[in-house]
Amino acid sequence: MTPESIPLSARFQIGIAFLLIVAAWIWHGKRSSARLPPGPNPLPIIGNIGLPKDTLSSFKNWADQYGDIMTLRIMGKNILILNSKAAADELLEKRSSSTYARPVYTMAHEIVGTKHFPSQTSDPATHKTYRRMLAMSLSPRASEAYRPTQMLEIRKAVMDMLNEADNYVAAIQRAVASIALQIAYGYDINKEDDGLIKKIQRMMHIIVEVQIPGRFLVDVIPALKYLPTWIPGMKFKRDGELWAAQIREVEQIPFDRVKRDMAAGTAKPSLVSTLLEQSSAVDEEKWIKMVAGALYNAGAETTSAAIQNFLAAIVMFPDVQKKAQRELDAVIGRDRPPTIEDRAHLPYCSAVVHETLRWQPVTPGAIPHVFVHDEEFMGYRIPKGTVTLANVWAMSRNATEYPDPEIFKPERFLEADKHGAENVERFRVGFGFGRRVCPGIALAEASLFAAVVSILWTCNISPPSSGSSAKPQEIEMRFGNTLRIHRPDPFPIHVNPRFLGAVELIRDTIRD
Ligand code: HEM
Repeated sequence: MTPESIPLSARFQIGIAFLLIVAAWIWHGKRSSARLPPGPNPLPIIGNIGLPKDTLSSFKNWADQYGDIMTLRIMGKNILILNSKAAADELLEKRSSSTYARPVYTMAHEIVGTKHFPSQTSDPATHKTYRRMLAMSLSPRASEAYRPTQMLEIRKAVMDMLNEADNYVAAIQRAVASIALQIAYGYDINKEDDGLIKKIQRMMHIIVEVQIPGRFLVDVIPALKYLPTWIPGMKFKRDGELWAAQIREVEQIPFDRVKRDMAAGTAKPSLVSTLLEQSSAVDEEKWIKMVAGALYNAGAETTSAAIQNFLAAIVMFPDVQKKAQRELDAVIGRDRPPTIEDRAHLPYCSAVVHETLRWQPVTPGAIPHVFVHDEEFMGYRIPKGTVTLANVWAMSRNATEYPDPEIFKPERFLEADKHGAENVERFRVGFGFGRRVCPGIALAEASLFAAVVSILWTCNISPPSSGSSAKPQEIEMRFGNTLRIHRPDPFPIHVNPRFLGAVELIRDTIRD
């Protein structure tokens, strides 16, 4: 049939119907976005297709251009970006009951099954149960019990760095994974075969991959999840189901072992054993298993990235190393290595921790939330279902709050009079907001502090010398420019004992 063969009246009706559909589409588009704040110009229909390659620089420039809030429109979805701490405090903290939920990712949540993770669930009752367990086991008070484990593993990493500077990233990752596993399950990875560690590392890689926006078509067309796995193009579903099984296995193996050891009376104290002892309901077991998994899912990559960012700062700003070492010599001396208990007496080293988290925030876009109710804010109407992201990167580079933001300057967290007590405490926004604020802050900051003081008390860190000359190499430090876990590309370092006897003293504490 050619267009000419269609009767004129029918052609007229089709034309009217087409015009009505276009008008409805334009009206709907206007209605759904007219009340949201402006943002970078989207393309017609598809909006801002994806994030630009230089995401972080764009997020900073957009914040300068659009102010407190702006909208990105990606593949037909509005994303409200909160550029200022004030906007994030108001919407994510004060109105947390409207913004506590997480957006749904079909691949990650439904096919791979991560929607049950404490960091991903949007079910209010489940989330409340998780938060109760997390608060019980990770509060600042509860976290004090983990300090000996943190010190021991970080000191082992320092020894590894001294022995093999080229492998410092692996040493840090191993220490942080070991801390998470010992706290969660009493699992000592030095004594066990490392099969489980390899599986966990694979699982963490999968979890990161499946959450990359736009990586899987099924996140754009969710109905694809209903197609059978045998038809062409459905590899993502077959992979997803396999990954889901691998994740379940990694959660189950160490959990079952704790239960077995508890039954035999040989279990080492751990988060799982404590929660199992305290829980009265059998169906709580499945939540406890997930909470234990969160320690390495949410805690390991983030903490090791923060330690790598600290090392980058030390190499780029050598004066900071000298100042911290002067404080360590004055307060601790050289007869014993520092511990986490010394934190209150080491204000400069504590400020290095906070400045590390500000200078290169580990999660520059935090983790997205979604509105579960309509909200009015700054004259705009934000509809239920809108995804929102805190622009932590721009907040960390707010020159009014943090003058010369690209400079690593721990002193800014010591200047109480200038910025007020809240700022002195920490770069708080780096850990998120409201009901979803990171429950691992105490643990993360203690691990980072342990790394700062142990590395700087024992070693001098410098760029390696170039060739045969004693001159240090020029290192071009490169950081990721995406919203994913933010850390430097591996860079070479030289690790030297700082004084005679330092290594022996550290080694003795490990042996004890
Ligand atoms: C430097 C290290 C860390 C950073 C920068 C960090 C940052 C964050 C951020 C930005 C969020 C999202 C908050 C929000 O949605 O508003 C979060 C959530 C979370 N973090 Fe951390 N985190 C770190 C370490 C840890 C550690 C060590 C643990 C566990 C021991 C942990 C466990 C969690 C969990 C379970 C959530 C999900 C909370 C929820 O959705 O209710 N994190 N973290």
